[in-house]
Amino acid sequence: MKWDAWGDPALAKELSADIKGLLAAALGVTGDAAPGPDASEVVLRPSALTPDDLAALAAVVGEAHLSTADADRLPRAGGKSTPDLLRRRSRDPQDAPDAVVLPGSEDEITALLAVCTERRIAVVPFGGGTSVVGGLDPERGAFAAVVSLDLRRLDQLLDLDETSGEALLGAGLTGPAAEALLAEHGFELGHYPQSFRFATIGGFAATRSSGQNSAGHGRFDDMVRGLRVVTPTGRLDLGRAPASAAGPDLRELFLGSEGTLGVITAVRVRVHPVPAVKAYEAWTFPDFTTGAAALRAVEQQGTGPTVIRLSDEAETMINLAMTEKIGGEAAISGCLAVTVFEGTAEQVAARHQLTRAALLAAGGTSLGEAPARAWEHGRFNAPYLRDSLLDAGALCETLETAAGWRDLHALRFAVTTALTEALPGSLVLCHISHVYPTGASLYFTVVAALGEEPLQQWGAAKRAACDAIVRSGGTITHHHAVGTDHRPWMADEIGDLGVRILRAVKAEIDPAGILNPGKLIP
Ligand SMILES: Cc1cc2nc3c(=O)[nH]c(=O)nc-3n(C[C@H](O)[C@H](O)[C@H](O)COP(=O)(O)OP(=O)(O)OC[C@H]3O[C@@H](n4cnc5c(N)ncnc54)[C@H](O)[C@@H]3O)c2cc1C
Repeated sequence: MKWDAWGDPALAKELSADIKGLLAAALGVTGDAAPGPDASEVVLRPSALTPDDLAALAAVVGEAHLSTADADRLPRAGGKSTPDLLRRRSRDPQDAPDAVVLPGSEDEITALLAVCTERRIAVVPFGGGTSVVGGLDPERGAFAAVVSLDLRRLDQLLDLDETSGEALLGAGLTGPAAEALLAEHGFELGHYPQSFRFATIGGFAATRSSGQNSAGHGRFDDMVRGLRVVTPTGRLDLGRAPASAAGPDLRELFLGSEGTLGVITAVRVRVHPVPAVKAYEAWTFPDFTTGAAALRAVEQQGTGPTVIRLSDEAETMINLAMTEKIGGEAAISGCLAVTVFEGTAEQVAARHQLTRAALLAAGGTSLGEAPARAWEHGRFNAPYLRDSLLDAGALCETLETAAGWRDLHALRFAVTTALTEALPGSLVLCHISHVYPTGASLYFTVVAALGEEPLQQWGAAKRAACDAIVRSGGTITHHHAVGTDHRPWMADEIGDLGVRILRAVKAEIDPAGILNPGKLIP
């Protein structure tokens, strides 16, 4: 992962002539932004850890798995939101964790948390580094120093129960690594967020991630059967049967806990055989309201697509769902919907047929396979464009929410209005990314000309959008999580008593408060 941009440097994307044309015509963006520094030019605040602190940490993980080198601290200085990328482009001194520790076992994590509690060092658990909500900011809270606890060495398939369809996966496995290990046995997890190539199993659990196949396989938290967690005051091994009435489900405390309550070391997940067959069909609807009603019909009738998503008119017009064609001549009119079906040949045929019938009855027109295949082909590549857009002087960021079907259109209108008013002349695009029988999530992409102070520019727009979400009854986050960015709205989301409950749990299991200060819990 690049330290100042998304993903694999080899896959960086130049802006096409079409996109440059769109930027000039729609946003008046013509010149390039000032380039950011090379990694070697970045000035990092020196490590605040004392020689004694470093010796105590090294005694746990070994010298080889502890580093204060800038080259190791800089890539753990934050996540991959647009504000993160803008901070990395700054020539001012940058903040970073004071050291990086790479434990190799639960025993080492227990010992590290004890050292950090005793020496009053904050700890930021680090998975794939793809947070887009400030979840990895090296905040020290009340402490003099902070370490990044990188989980990449916990990268094993620890158990596979083929009979029950369950796998125990190390928290540090990336999406592709986990799928490769499962595929050796003919199984698949089926969790494909857009950050799939870099994000980890522990990160998916810690943020309640949701993947593109959520219609078929559910969100990541739906897949979780058990969790192993190390906290400063002890260890937990949660979830021992397919279902249980043994009181409140404590797994729920750690799903979405964002490193504030414990370090997730392994996750037991539901897995399924690698699908034998896939089928694709794209659709167009005359408008977003008709398309949304069609998706609702599919979900409420339970016709079983693995993927179903709907772009609004603006997204469809610029071909956002088909990465290779973005900004080109509009290939499709109205609103594009993509469906994908997976399973055995019989299951796929039956699900496809039922879904087709529902979409046709709801006013859809089939576009055949090609646009759905094009979406799948480019589905992990669009984030590379964000870096090229920044280079070209355009700010691009996303945000997401969810609500019941009844309130969805008012929510979309309120967020679009808030963003457009805060960023005059911007492009605001939206799609339905995940569906449920009772509602759906809305995913917004915003593109605007970079202002003089882009962090403040986006900060004001984001605040306006979050206020609009709260006012309209949406959730402050459907899958990106809370981190630092959404924390000011948490009290609105869960109420004052809810906040006190979270604080009480934190006080019990992390009494010194070393775990990820300043995130999630107000
Ligand atoms: C381009 C892009 C596309 C994205 N697309 C999606 C998407 O489609 N769906 C989606 O849900 N999200 C998406 N995200 C957000 C992000 O990828 C998810 O939140 C992901 O689950 C984070 O996983 P990670 O391993 O990178 O965690 P990190 O970013 O490393 O950490 C995220 C948070 O979890 C904590 N954490 C990480 N690992 C552990 C652990 N083992 N124990 C305890 N705490 C831990 C961290 O302290 C931090 O607070 C996207 C992000 C980017 C940049």
